[in-house]
Amino acid sequence: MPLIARIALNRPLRRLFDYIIPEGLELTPGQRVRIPFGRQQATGLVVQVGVEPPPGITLKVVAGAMENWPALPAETFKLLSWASDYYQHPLGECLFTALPPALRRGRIAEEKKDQWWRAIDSGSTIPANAHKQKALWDWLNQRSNGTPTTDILRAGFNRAQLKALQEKQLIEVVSPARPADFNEAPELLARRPRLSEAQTSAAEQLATPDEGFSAFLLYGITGSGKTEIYLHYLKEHLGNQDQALVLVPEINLTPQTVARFQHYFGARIVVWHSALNDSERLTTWLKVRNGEPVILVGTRSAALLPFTNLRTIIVDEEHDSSYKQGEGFRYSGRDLAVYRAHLNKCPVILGSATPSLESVHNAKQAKYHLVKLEERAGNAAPPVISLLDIRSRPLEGGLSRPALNAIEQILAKGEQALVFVNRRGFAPVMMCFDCGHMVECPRCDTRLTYHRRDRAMRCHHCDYQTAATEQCPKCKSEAFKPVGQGTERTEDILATAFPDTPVVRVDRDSTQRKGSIQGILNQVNTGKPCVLVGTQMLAKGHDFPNVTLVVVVNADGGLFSVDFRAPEQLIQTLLQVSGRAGRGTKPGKVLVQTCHSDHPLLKTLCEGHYLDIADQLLKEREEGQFPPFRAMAIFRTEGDTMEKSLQVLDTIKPLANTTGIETWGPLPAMIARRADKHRAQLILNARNRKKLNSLLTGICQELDQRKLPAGVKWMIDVDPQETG
Ligand SMILES: Nc1ncnc2c1ncn2[C@@H]1O[C@H](COP(=O)(O)OP(=O)(O)OP(=O)(O)O)[C@@H](O)[C@H]1O
Ligand SMILES: [Zn+2]
Repeated sequence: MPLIARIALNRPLRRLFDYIIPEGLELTPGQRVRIPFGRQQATGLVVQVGVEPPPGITLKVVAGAMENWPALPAETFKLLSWASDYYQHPLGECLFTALPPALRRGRIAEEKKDQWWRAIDSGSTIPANAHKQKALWDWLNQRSNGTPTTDILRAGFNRAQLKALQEKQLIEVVSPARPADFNEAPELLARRPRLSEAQTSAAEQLATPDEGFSAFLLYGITGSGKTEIYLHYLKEHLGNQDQALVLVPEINLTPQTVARFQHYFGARIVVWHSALNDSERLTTWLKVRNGEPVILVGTRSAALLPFTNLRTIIVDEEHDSSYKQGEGFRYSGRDLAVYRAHLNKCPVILGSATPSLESVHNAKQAKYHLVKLEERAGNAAPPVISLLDIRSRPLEGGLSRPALNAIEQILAKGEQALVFVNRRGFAPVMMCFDCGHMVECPRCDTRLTYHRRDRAMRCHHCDYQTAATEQCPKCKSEAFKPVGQGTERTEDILATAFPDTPVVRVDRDSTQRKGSIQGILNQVNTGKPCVLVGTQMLAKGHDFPNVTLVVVVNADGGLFSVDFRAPEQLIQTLLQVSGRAGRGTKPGKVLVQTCHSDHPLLKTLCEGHYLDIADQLLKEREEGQFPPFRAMAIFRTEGDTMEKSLQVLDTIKPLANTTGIETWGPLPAMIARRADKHRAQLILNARNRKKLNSLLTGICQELDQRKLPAGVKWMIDVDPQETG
């Protein structure tokens, strides 16, 4: 009897494929193989070896193993299999998510060595009309240690120019420069602060890697020095051969965080995020897989990497919604990190000033150990938050007179201000004051945002864009005006109000170019007076010591939303953005503009005790029977008509109802039409997670066998972040 292997492919199929293992070939789960598939060859991952072959089917034979070691070692394999079941996503796609793109495509698992180049000779024999070659030679000539090809290509030069210079013997290949070893740099060691008493006491409550699995919720108010605790912890407890994983919500926005880790650990720090190219990904992936003692700082998908000697996991800003993947395999990087620590028998530290209600709940249930850090590091005091009622106050670009006065005062003292607006662009809508027409997206049920800098109107949901007009497109009236606030408009008002002070805008539009965020941060870090205006981006993890005033232009967006997570997210954003004030030696002040200054949620915000607010919100969740007191999943459909989208969900509903699991819907989604797709949803809300999971498995099997109306897609979102 031949031995059979069960193999997963990188396809959205809820099934695996059986193949005969040829004589002499040894396979283990997690190993990459080449197999004949249809008329082609495909790359597969072994799931199981020695299965019973299904009767009556002639099986094909595995063509060969790609490596003689499993690309996904046992622990990673187990993690992903668990995730496939938990999130109800096809196993093949889950497993392949943990491979770098090059290996998914079937390339060999070997680092392609980047060639390094250096300029030689005088450059005088470059033909006068070969400007690009001359520019490349000059550029290389300034970098005496040599430069890797990837950097050269990224700087806008091409291989033909390199080749031309090489042929003229104007450049040569050199051996790569070794990354500087910061570990030993004495001046950097001297700059490391000693932990305060409060920090030390928090750090001492954390278990060491030798003590096995345990989960910690490090609740530390903004600016309390959580990052410093992570650094000390790793320095203290991580062995020379050990690997560690540090998850962060976004790397590109907070380059200082990575820089701080590099100051402590030098070349041991490697990064993982979406802006890496394929060969950088492969190189880092191989380091992790080969068990090199890296400290990997990465975004969500880093939780899936094939570590072989992982001894500590840290999840910074654990409440951040970007840990949840929004499409395809909808996993939570934070939750997988916790499960991974459990599989791996190592500690996991979840840090935040505004922990998710899920984590607070887990701490109350004693699943997580709660460690509190309730004072700011250094000499900084927590900011003082106050509400500014703007009912019947005239506003300029969304800003009230008292807010503008407050900005003026701190600028006069040589300090910096931060103004938070929750929408990019100039204004969220253009409206005709004669006929009432508002410009909508032709593809979505949304309005177009006016972007004045680019003279465009854009849809923030599907990227549709059209030129802005001076007149109403419907009645041609001139009374066609922007309504509401966006960052561009507030920036203009601030620039007019404070003509001698730089106003710096930070949003997705202003930071699109590579390195632009660094330029902005550099300007702020000079400490000279300036006004920062921006979106959520500014709320995240930045440390600007000279910002002493934060103004929130409008806090009311999340107060009356139908999404059960909206109040939690509103409070988190407001406290995080407030936390940017007064981090240095001078005290910080926060002004929150609102039309609902008597709203209980905003009132408690001013007291600033997040855990008390979380308690209150958890009570509401319990009363409303929402997560974390229930297990929730959403079936979503997208179709060419709403009728079809609802119809598919209608057939699911009775399946759920027979099990006693509560269903809400089916209903059209909040934005019912997006990019010309009609979207509907059915929410399942269960007391028992196991029961929910087996119901979902049953429904998926059923749907896979059924013929669905053409043009409808369905997907499952377990533990959804958005329920609109
Ligand atoms: N023990 C210490 N002594 C002096 N300064 C410190 C100490 N610990 C941290 N700091 C400084 O305090 C500031 C805030 O620290 P850190 O960024 O670690 O806080 P955090 O809790 O991670 O902040 P947040 O959650 O608000 O982003 C930083 O400038 C940091 O260098
Ligand atoms: Zn649109």
